[in-house]
Order: sequence, then C-alpha cells, then structure tokens
Amino acid sequence: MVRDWTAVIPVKRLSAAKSRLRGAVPAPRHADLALAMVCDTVSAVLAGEAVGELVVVTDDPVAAAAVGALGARVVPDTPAADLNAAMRFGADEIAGLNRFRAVLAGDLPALRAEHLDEALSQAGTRSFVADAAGTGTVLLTAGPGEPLDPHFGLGSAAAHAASGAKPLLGDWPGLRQDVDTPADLRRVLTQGAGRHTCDLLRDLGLTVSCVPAA
Ligand SMILES: Nc1nc2c(ncn2[C@@H]2O[C@H](COP(=O)(O)OP(=O)(O)OP(=O)(O)O)[C@@H](O)[C@H]2O)c(=O)[nH]1
Ligand SMILES: C=C(OP(=O)(O)O)C(=O)O
Repeated sequence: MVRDWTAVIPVKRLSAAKSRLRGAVPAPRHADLALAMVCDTVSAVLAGEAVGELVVVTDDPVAAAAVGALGARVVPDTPAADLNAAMRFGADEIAGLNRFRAVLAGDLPALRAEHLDEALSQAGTRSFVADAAGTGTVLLTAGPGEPLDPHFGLGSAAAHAASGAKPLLGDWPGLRQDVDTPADLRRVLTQGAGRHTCDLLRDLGLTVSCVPAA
C-alpha cells in the first residue's frame, strides 16, 4: 500500500483533556492517562502502511514533545481552541486540499494499524467511521479537492452522514472504541490497549490486556 494519506490528530491541552474520564485513575495520573492514549493512537497510526505523515494539532508542550519523538509533525492549535477548527486547520491548511486526509480522535488506545489501513483502503471520497455506540465519529476522511467539513460533537455520525460523507463499515473494534468515560476505559482493558496505556494502567495495579507491538 502506498503511504499517500496524511493523518491529523487534534490534542487538547492535557490539563483540560478528557474531563468526562476524570476519576478513572487517581487525579495526579489523569493527564498521564490522556497522554498515554494519545501516544498509543499516534504509534498505531504511524505503524500502518497507508499514512505517510501525521500532523498533531496541539498547544500542549508535553504532548508535543512526546508525539514529536514518536515521529509526528506538531503544529500549534488555532486561536479558536475548538475541535472542528483544529481538524479543519490540520487537514485543509497544513496538509492541504490536494492530499488524501484522515482525521482521528486522539483517544483510541486500542487502535490497530491494520484496521486503520483497511478503513482507509475503503475511503475514496469523503467518508467516516462511527464510534462503537454508533452516534459519534472516530475517523473522518477527505480526498484531494474536498474540504474536510468536520461536524464532530454530539450526534456527529448523523451529521457526517447528512453532510454527504460515506459511512465505512468494518469490524474494527479498537478504531471504534474512543475513551470518553470510565466505562469506555473498562472496555479497552479487555479489548487490548497499546503499550503506553498498558504500562500506565499496570503501574496503577489494574489488570489490562495489551495488544502486541506492531
Ligand atoms: N487541538 C485541539 N484538540 C481538541 C480540542 N478539543 C478536543 N480536542 C481533541 O479532540 C479529540 C476528541 O475530543 P474529545 O473526545 O471531545 O476529548 P476531550 O475534549 O478531551 O474530552 P472531554 O473533556 O471529556 O469532552 C481528543 O484527541 C482531544 O484532545 C481543541 O480545542 N483543540
Ligand atoms: C467529538 C466526538 O465525540 P466525543 O467527544 O464523545 O469523543 C464525536 O464523536 O464527534
């Protein structure tokens, strides 16, 4: 497979990130958990064959250093500090309209590189992958010449479908399992998390299944 996709992951400042997940781990380790999930998402994206470049949009210096060390290109957030603005900026302005672009949430610690490759191989024109619940979105893609036109937020799967994006259907549990709440994290513990999240949770004494390194 040719590495012709540019992936984009927006990452909020870690001190404010994943507020609905608060309480899943002791408060002093909350930002570490948010970062570990970002690092596992980034590692899986870069381990695949379809993505040639990964742009992370963030103003967080710790996240920027960590994802930079993993091989991502880091750009600062937009003044709007808004999820859709960050995705639009990364995809349409930094990557550029002439590229195949794929934006993902940074909270997919069970993402498998081969599942992302498979999803992207089905995404010719503007497409999306719904989350496990079927209401949210974990991946939105656009082809050359197409603006990303993201509608992330409550009910985004329906909004992306209504805006003409094609739903991608496949058995990709780690891709679909974003971690917003402690219940989501419990599901990932059994599904198999990546190395960063696994190491952190084991350090906290939690039993977690880990996916083998790609
Ligand atoms: N750059 C950037 N990324 C964002 C922003 N808001 C959310 N994100 C990222 O977008 C992805 C999906 O966002 P959410 O699942 O809503 O994450 P969140 O905002 O940290 O979570 P909650 O506080 O629980 O709403 C995560 O990788 C976030 O870090 C933003 O304003 N700027
Ligand atoms: C941003 C989204 O959801 P969440 O914040 O629940 O991950 C979404 O699914 O569009």
